[in-house]
Amino acid sequence: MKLIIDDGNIENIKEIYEYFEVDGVTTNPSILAKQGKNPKNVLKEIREFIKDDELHIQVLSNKASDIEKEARIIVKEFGENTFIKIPSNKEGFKAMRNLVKEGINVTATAIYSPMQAFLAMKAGAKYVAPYVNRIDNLGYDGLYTVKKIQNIIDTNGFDTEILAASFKNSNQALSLIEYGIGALTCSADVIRKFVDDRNVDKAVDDFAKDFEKLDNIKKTMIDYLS
Ligand SMILES: O=P(O)(O)OC[C@H]1O[C@](O)(CO)[C@@H](O)[C@@H]1O
Repeated sequence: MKLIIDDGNIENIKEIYEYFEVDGVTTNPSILAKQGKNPKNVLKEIREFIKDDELHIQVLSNKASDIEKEARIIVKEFGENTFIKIPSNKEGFKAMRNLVKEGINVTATAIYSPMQAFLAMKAGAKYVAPYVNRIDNLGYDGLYTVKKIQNIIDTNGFDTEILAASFKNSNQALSLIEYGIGALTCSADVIRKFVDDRNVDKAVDDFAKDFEKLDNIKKTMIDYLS
């Protein structure tokens, strides 16, 4: 199962890469706009840092032919392991089908229902990205929706994987990790909260204090073993 960073801030991305085993970066227009810089430079910096890992970039056009043009230019600029995020609506499905035929990696995004995901799978998308928290906010069940999509993949033998998105807490993520899907994308903030260091630090501190009672000069096992 892949873990992807849903962020456009290079410092956040560097920090998460330093400490955790992650598989790439997703962005969307809102994330890029938040950086307040030319999106090309933001994405270039991310691509240079993550090397050949997955980078997901969303198109802004609405018509299929324009989406296709935009997608080709994005792939040319940011390389092969770039996934073109395309909204899962009628124009989007049309563009997906054509781009997949050209060998372009497609991530079908803005998924709120299993039927959208099914149509994206039929169009050949590599990933479908259901919005867990946004579905919850509508009064539906985001986790149930993702599980239903995974069942569609399994029972029909589609090659598409789920890239579950829009998480606000660890519990939402954990349910899907336990269920087993293709990938999760979470902001640096949500990933940081996967582990609450304060409890761990307290436990580690207590061990060190107990050990010091043995001899307050010798601090680590190296002092005893060398
Ligand atoms: O509800 P949010 O946190 O804006 O999430 C929407 C999500 O969809 C995506 O666009 C799908 O990849 C992510 O970049 C983003 O996390």
